[in-house]
Amino acid sequence: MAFYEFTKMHGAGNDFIVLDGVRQQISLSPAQLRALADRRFGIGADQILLVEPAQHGEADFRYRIFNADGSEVEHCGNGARCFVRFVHEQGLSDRNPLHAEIATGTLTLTEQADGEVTVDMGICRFEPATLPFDPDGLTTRTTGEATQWALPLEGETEPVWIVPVSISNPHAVQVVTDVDTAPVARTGPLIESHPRFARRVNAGFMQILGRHDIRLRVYERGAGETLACGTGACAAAVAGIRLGLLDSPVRVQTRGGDLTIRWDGTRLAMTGPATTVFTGRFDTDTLVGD
Ligand SMILES: N[C@H](CCC[C@H](N)C(=O)O)C(=O)O
Repeated sequence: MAFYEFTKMHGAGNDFIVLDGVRQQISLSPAQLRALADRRFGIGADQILLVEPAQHGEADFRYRIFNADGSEVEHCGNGARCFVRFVHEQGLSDRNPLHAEIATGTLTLTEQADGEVTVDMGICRFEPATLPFDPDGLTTRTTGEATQWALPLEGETEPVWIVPVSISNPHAVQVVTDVDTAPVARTGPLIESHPRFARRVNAGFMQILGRHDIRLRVYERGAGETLACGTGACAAAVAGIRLGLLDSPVRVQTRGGDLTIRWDGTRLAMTGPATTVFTGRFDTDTLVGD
């Protein structure tokens, strides 16, 4: 038997199992991660966040992210806000701002007096190769500073016009007239696993409300539609600014709550909530593997 303590948290309804890999040695297989994230046979979560000692000097801790399908990924914006709340609540550190090491660099995380958390989200890139995305032979159009590609989908009569954005993790953002009627359930999976995206992709559906306001739904890579996606909110805001439709700051209304994104063309920052729901412990022997 191996018992592990966990904390259940969410950032605007995007929910997480958070594990302390500093005071307990944790090693979980993809099958065990899938079992933990299962909403019937396990605890249930969109992602699992693992806090570990930093591997490089300048960060305070290492921050690892696993999707509900067990895949390890590069970044999670809502999770970063919960990560810093977890570190402070667990007494792992009282530093504020805190520096978190992710696969592609170091994030600066600041808990604010009002309880919200601001995350320096790192860099965003637009070159298809950074996702990676293979645009070869696809029709393109340029709007403002942004290039959109017409992505054909299996069984769909019309292609979807996507803006590829890397927030260390890959996003394909499209503009829709109404997020409530957008075919997220039907086309989200087709985009997520589209063969043009070698490491799959998060599919964003953005409705423009005004120069500083959008509504957003995201069909996440490795998790399906979530109530909010932090990196997805960043990708949508940046895509909208480059399309000439938005100006920073952008309020992103998601089904789980609101996020604020600031982008000056280089520095990308996100502010939003982080909530602790409950704590517990699980025994890996009781996890029903697939
Ligand atoms: N599904 C994402 C990781 C989680 C991102 C999301 N939950 C966020 O808040 O940024 C991916 O595979 O890249």
